[in-house]
Amino acid sequence: MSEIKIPMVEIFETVEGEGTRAGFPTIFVRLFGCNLRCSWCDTKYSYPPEEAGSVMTIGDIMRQVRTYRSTHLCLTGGEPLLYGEKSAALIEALLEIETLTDLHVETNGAVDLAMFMERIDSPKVRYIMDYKLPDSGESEAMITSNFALLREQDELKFVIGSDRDFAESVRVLERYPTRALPLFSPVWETMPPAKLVQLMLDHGLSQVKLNMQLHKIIWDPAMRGV
Ligand SMILES: Nc1nc2[nH]cc(C(=O)O)c2c(=O)[nH]1
Ligand code: SF4
Ligand SMILES: [Mg+2]
Repeated sequence: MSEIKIPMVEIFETVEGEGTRAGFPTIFVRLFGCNLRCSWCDTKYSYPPEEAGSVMTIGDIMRQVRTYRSTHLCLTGGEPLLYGEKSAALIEALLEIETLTDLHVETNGAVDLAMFMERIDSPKVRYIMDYKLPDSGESEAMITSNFALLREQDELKFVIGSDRDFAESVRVLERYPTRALPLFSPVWETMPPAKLVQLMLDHGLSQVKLNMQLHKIIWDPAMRGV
């Protein structure tokens, strides 16, 4: 199983910039490839026409992960669940690393989570699932059956670029009940955070959490590996 090969972009250690674990030192494992092409994507280097940085075996990935001391790990991309059984095998292998206490998966909402939820039964694994809104150009690709699969430890992220996106986020939350924590994130270039906060307050969204990308505040937003 550790011989399974996966196209990779990078592995690095920094602080988590997003979600409920923002601020914790975290190991990032970024896989190559994505089944979406969001208009505002900030990791265009993680899919064609760019090329994978390398092809690593699960064993190679584990060896590199073990060189870091962070206990949180973020599996991201691209789309880290693009490789189905192989992605699941990678998560299972990472769970064998005893020092890791949290393994969160940044998934794009266009991969069916059913197989992963059935196969991987560990409270350490948490899904941070996106719901792609109209401005992304990918809302048609959303698999809404995933909403009912998400658990309390999971997070549901809306990246909001406009008033239209905000209105759609509110509508989606009303239409698809979920146990996951809803996170509202501003599109860096088009949605001033102060405006998003005002919209949240105006709509009385007391159960929604603002999600700022700390890494874009700490470092140059165009910087990689941070
Ligand atoms: N610091 C930092 N936090 C992040 N959280 C999610 C990231 C991602 O690219 O998926 C990311 C990232 O690229 N950097
Ligand atoms: S799903 Fe993520 S990696 Fe893929 S295009 Fe959209 S923002 Fe980029
Ligand atoms: Mg990123």
